[in-house]
Amino acid sequence: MVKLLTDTDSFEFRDIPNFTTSTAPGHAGRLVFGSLQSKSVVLMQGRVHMYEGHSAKKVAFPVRVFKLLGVKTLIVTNAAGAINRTYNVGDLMVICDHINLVGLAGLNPLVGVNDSRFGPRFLAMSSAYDKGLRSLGLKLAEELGMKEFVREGVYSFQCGPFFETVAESRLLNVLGADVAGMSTVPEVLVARHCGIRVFGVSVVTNRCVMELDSGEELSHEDVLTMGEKGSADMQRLISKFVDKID
Ligand SMILES: O=P(O)(O)O[C@@H]1C[C@H](O)[C@@H](CO)O1
Ligand SMILES: Nc1nc2[nH]cnc2c(=O)[nH]1
Repeated sequence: MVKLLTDTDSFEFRDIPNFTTSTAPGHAGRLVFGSLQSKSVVLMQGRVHMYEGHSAKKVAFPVRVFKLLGVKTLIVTNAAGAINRTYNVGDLMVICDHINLVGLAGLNPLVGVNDSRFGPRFLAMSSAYDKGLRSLGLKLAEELGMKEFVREGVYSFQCGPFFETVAESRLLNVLGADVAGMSTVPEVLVARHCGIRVFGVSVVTNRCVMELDSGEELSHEDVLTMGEKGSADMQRLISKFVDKID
């Protein structure tokens, strides 16, 4: 994605106060400012995850910096495994909602004293992913000829770093998840808390294993390979999306 930006200026996460360097392979750890479709953007090249040992607050901290920079829209992307059996590897999924098992249990960035300079103590999350932005994303996917493989669904956040057991994947299916991932949701909570609107897209890098003794085993290498393949479609969609949003 960063290659599509012009007039760039970048900063290593490690050089920015209170940012944390990513240890996950495939996550560079760089903040890049620039222009995309004549719009000013700031792009996180990589992110940190709770499974790296960071608190939800630490993971979501950059979003508060974005708020102070004047960011109005947060576009979140991630790699995820398909729980929904109609999804295929390489599909994109516009996120319409999420399940935050980690956060519901108390590990979320809004726990603790509320900083009312950013937002309220109690936060409605019933329309977390902006309806107008979702409709625009799906319309643009159709215009780009991507309708066949762009879905809309529910992202379930698990801490990781392990991929789900068969019973866990089946549980997520019963709960209504379409895909499972290890990121994104802490950042979305902090964005909604401070009034930033959110658009999210997952790239389906694998199908979660839902048959016991099937012999299938997931690996991060497969996720990286398939993520790289899906990223061309993701970039086309996001680029067009940035062009069209106000
Ligand atoms: O940062 P995301 O959620 O895109 O990365 C996913 C989750 C893990 O970091 C990794 C699993 O292989 O990919
Ligand atoms: N939790 C989870 N995260 C992923 N990220 C990419 N694939 C997966 C997956 O199958 N499960």
